[in-house]
Amino acid sequence: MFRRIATRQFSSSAANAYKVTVLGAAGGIGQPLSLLLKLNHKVTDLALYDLRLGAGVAADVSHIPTNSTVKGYGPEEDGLAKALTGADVVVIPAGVPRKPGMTRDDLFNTNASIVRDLAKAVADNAPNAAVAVISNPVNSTVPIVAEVLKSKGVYNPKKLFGVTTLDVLRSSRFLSEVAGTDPTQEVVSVVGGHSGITIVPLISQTNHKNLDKETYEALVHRIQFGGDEVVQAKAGAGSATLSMAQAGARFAGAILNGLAGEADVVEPSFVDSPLFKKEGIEFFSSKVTLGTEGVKTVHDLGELTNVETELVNTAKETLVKNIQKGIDFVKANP
Ligand SMILES: NC(=O)c1ccc[n+]([C@@H]2O[C@H](COP(=O)([O-])OP(=O)(O)OC[C@H]3O[C@@H](n4cnc5c(N)ncnc54)[C@H](O)[C@@H]3O)[C@@H](O)[C@H]2O)c1
Ligand SMILES: O=C(O)C[C@H](O)C(=O)O
Repeated sequence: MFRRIATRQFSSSAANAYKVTVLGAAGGIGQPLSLLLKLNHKVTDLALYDLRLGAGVAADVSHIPTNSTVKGYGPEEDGLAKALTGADVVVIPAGVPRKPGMTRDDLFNTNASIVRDLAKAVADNAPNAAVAVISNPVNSTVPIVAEVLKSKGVYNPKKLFGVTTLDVLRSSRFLSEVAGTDPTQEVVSVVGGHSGITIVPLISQTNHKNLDKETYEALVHRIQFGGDEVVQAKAGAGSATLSMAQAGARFAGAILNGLAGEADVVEPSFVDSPLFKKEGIEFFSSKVTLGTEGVKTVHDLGELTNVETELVNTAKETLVKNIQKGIDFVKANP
């Protein structure tokens, strides 16, 4: 005789029970990210949406014995709306990755419309969710999501995030390699944006402010262009997926820790920021304290060296154009 196995049902409205939706869940990032989210005990409902294979990835991940239910969705039968309804956090890794020789901005033409359309669905079905955008170019896709949410009257600047955590991971790792230290103990604040020269690691705020000039410059360059290393090594088969999944899971986990009211949840992220608004820069990455309503505090950059100030100024010149490009896209292609 078979005994009926009791299953607990969770609802995302219960305390410490959260629905997380991944849009682009069957991709290179989406699959390992979904796996890592299945291992997060705060996630009680995991919704995996993709144009293809959403149900397959969900069936696979669902066999892992953690306390979340997993459901997969495709575009048929209103799958996107169903995946989003009730979501507390939406993570978006949908879109095409780079090939060697491309910049992230070269992805704009394809990914801008993908992200715009997914943002419309978020506005219609999960207007209160925290949205974490991974799809590149992040410096432009985040403003695209903001414009769409504004046009639908549901924009909450405290709940929109560009995921820059991979730059933070790389900084810890690469710094530990030159300093001969434990990477798990290296915490680096990375500010600006997420592409090449817009990525600014603040090494002077670590214990390694006295690196010689050559080592320092090589380290900063490696952090700024770390994505290229992976793109070149994958030789046309895509960009960072596994390290990005870890970064995405860490950032989504931080959002959940904040929503759950935990203290001192701080991660850098590309957010609607007061720091350089007067200079026309609407979004900027810096350390952010996460709370029950999303962004609680946007931290200022702290003390910078002259070189770091120069790096930030250079980043701002590119960022302002990247951000405007996203805004203009939605205005021209609503
Ligand atoms: N923010 C970062 O640090 C960071 C790091 C790495 C990659 N990325 C970016 O993440 C994106 C995804 O990279 P990947 O390697 O996973 O690519 P991938 O091609 O392996 O996967 C993308 C997935 O998105 C899906 N997709 C496409 N359009 C969709 C739509 N309209 N709705 C739902 N799903 C859709 C595809 O079916 C595919 O499964 C790229 O734009 C890449 O540049 C960002
Ligand atoms: O480099 C890329 O295109 C992907 C991602 O933004 C990264 O930093 O690895």
